[in-house]
Amino acid sequence: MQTEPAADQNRAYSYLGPAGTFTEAALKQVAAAVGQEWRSVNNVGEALADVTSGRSTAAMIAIENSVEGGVSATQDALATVPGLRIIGEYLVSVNFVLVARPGTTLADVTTINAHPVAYAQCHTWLGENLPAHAHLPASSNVQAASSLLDGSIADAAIAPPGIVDHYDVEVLARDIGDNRNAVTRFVLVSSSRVLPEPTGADKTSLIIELPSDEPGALLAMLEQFSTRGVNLSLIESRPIGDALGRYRFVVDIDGHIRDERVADALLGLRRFSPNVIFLGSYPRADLQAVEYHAKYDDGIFIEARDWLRGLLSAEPEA
Ligand SMILES: O=C(O)C(=O)Cc1ccccc1
Repeated sequence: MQTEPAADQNRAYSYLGPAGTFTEAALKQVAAAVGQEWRSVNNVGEALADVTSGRSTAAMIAIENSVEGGVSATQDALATVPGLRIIGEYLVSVNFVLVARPGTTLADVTTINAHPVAYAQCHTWLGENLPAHAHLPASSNVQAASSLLDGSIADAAIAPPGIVDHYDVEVLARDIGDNRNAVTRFVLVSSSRVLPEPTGADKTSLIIELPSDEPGALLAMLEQFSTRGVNLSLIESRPIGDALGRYRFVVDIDGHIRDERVADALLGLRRFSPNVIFLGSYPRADLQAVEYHAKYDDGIFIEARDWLRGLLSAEPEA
């Protein structure tokens, strides 16, 4: 069981703010965060620094979205900041509105302030309706809208639909995202070494480097999973950055590190990869029970280990 924190322990939660962001909507799903201090920060690096310094107990960060794939700033931060663990995942439906200062019309818009991840998801609408616009990057969706009222040179901003509850801006267009059903996946990151208990509906996140210049290394990595009946739900590559052609793989697998088949796959990975980062095992947001073939059941691995132990144990004296 996860132990309850001491009453005086810092229980602050960091999130990409200000209030009204999709990240805040993800944090609202965390029961343990209710009634605690919430720290609004400007970027993923700041959120993770709050966790590593102990200023916050956990941080909510966007990791993947259904339109654009992995959030590279998050993947790279998790690969390089040591001592972090994902302890939960949360899904938020995302759709976007274009907002402006009251009185602005669509014809007035030449510069758009938007978070890069939001901007990338509104590509089609912007191409069709404002083909000559310039993009001014913002630190968050809400920051983009709030800065319109705070001296920004932008004419409009891409923001969550609820923005009008927080700021005096006018909606110029609704539902401007490329996909109406777009979903963003957020993860709650902590520095605690306490693993969330297995639930039977768990996910494990890893970052894996391949040995360089080894033919078939990618296949060898995938074999670690396939030979143990472990399903992958995400695989993406990110450049390591020190030379061309060097990549690390961001991988999500079904199951918990306490599942024998997952633990065995990790041992296999560790033997061949120069660097395996275990980012955590945590309950899946969709609560879908993990399915796997009975031949990869815990008992089969345990029986095989016991068999080996038996072979190695000394024969009783005759
Ligand atoms: O949380 C927010 O609102 C952000 O600005 C980050 C973001 C951007 C696009 C989709 C999901 C989260």
